[in-house]
Amino acid sequence: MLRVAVPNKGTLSEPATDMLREAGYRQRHDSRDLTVIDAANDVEFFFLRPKDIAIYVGSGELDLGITGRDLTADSGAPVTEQLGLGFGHSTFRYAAPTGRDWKVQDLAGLRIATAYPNLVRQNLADRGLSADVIRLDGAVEISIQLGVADAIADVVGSGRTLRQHALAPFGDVICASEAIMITRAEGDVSAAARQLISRLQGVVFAQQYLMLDYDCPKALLAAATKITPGLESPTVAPLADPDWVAVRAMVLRSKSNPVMDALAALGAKAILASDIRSCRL
Ligand SMILES: Nc1ncnc2c1ncn2[C@@H]1O[C@H](COP(=O)(O)OP(=O)(O)OP(=O)(O)O)[C@@H](O)[C@H]1O
Ligand SMILES: O=P(O)(O)OC[C@H]1O[C@H](OP(=O)(O)OP(=O)(O)O)[C@H](O)[C@@H]1O
Ligand SMILES: [Mg+2]
Repeated sequence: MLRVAVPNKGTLSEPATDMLREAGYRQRHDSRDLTVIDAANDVEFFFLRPKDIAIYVGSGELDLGITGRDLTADSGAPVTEQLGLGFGHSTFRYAAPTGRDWKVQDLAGLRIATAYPNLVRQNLADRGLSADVIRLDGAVEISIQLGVADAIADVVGSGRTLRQHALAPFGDVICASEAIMITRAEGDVSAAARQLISRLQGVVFAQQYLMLDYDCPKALLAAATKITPGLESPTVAPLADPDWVAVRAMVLRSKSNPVMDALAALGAKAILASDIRSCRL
């Protein structure tokens, strides 16, 4: 039976469970459950702290795991990133009190509080800097105010928490993170693990794309298919009116509005966008 780790708490927990459910896997209904067996798919899910997941997968105890790219990097566990899952996007950055133009070099000899000490030590070493790394578990933004640190390195989502504490990020992004699917670095990925990865890939793709359907005068078809080339090539079907055709093509969700504007400006009619639940490309 395939053994898969899923975040049991925190930002990644609910979207990870939702994505697995969308891919057809049985998930827990009670947030206190630590395991769920999906007999139909021959998979056992383990609900673990996201910080611990790379360690379980790296040691070979579990076959697959969903966790953050930043947490994986900090763990130092021997794992391979198989797939970006498109949620839990964040950046990991240095930050310090506003009112001064901070440079990373200014951190030399200072105290830096963080919940990701290995990631920070590695980044300082790469820059040839020596500083005192203070390991905290969370609420890192308050540590400067409380006098245990001069600067922090922490996860930034919207940036709201930093602003609330009169802190500003500086320096290059240390890690651009999102939720990822990991496997053990050593050894082959089993066929069962590959199947779960490909099902999740189908959901990730489906969330990134929309299906566009529209009617188009035959004379404009070449120009319209330039706007919506689809993945391979758009589907073109005849309509009752011999001067018109129906076109169907996948478009990136992020580009869908400008694409629909361009089609309408060209002369396409009845332009419909619909969600895709899952796919295999
Ligand atoms: N505000 C946020 N926006 C996006 N991703 C975030 C945010 N906060 C944490 N993450 C991501 O979630 C993962 C951290 O998992 P963690 O368990 O620490 O979640 P959490 O939400 O901080 O929960 P908790 O602190 O309650 O344990 C990291 O990959 C991190 O990049
Ligand atoms: O940029 P923002 O959108 O404000 O999000 C960033 C905050 O979110 C996370 O904190 P969380 O709520 O998980 O608390 P924690 O610090 O205890 O982990 C992270 O550690 C930051 O503090
Ligand atoms: Mg947190």
